[in-house]
Amino acid sequence: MKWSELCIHTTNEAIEPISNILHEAGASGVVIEDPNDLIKERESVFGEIYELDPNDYPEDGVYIKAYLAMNSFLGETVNEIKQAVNNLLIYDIDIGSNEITLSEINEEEWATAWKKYYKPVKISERVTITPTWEDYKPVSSDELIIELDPGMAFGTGTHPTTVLSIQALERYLTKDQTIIDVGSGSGVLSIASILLGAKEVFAYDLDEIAVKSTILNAKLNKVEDKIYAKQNNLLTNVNQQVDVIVSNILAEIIMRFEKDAYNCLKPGGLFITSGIIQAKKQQVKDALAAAGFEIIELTQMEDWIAIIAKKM
Ligand SMILES: C[S@@+](CC[C@H](N)C(=O)[O-])C[C@H]1O[C@@H](n2cnc3c(N)ncnc32)[C@H](O)[C@@H]1O
Repeated sequence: MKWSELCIHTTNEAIEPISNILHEAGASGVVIEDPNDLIKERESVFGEIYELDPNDYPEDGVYIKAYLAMNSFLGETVNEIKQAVNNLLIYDIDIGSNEITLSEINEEEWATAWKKYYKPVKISERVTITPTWEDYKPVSSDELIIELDPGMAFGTGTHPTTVLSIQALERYLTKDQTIIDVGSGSGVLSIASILLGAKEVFAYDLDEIAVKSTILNAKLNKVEDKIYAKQNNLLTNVNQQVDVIVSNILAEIIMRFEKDAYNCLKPGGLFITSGIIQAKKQQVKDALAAAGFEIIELTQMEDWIAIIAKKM
């Protein structure tokens, strides 16, 4: 696949709103090139310094780079991004020189560009996600490590929606439970479930490549005998009853299968939903309640919400 690298020269103040705009526009990976990083040491736990090239950095302000798949919507997406960034002026956000460049890169360059930034990340109390190419040594004896090769399609496992899902699994999952992961992507939530003590996970994704990615990553983490990955549209024709269903998928999609989720849970079972943008929170809560769930917890990271609901 061909990728486009969109680079915006802006200010520190605009990093967060612009990153949000880029994520919402569907960018795969947003990186910030801030000259302060050239002098800043990485998280002390890892005790290393980023291998950064000063030529990649602006003298003032920051570069925000996003990777967009080259498809027929690209022009439209870029225009929407430009418009949304300009709109930040209405909120008195300084967007600096706001120079925007677009360049084409190939898959290999994308992977290399991305690898530079993708480092081990502590996701929750116990779980750390590390890319396959890092030789990461656990800091404590009860630390659980997920090795991921995110490939091109499914992100790094460190998106707020994934983090919220893993944190909820860590709090609610108990030993030997059976789990369904709807929209398994890289398989990160399935793997986390097994490492946290689940007996088995049924992982479903509509996308054939995601299913392959789940299988590969399960093997990489030596949990392939406990994760059954299959191509499936949400919970269509799934007739089992499990202890926990986890799904990190958009609000609109959650609201397409909340009733099926209810039917696929044992009484008292939990539905951990993530990927819900703040503005859609109430709609999802209402849909879950209408299906018979009791909402037991809401968590938030940045603009993203996770809802933990119990089958009554
Ligand atoms: C945001 S990703 C989450 C990936 C992974 N679970 C995580 O937390 O990082 C959502 C996933 O849902 C899958 N998906 C979207 N619509 C689906 C559907 N109707 N049925 C099954 N999977 C679907 C996508 O292919 C994608 O892999």
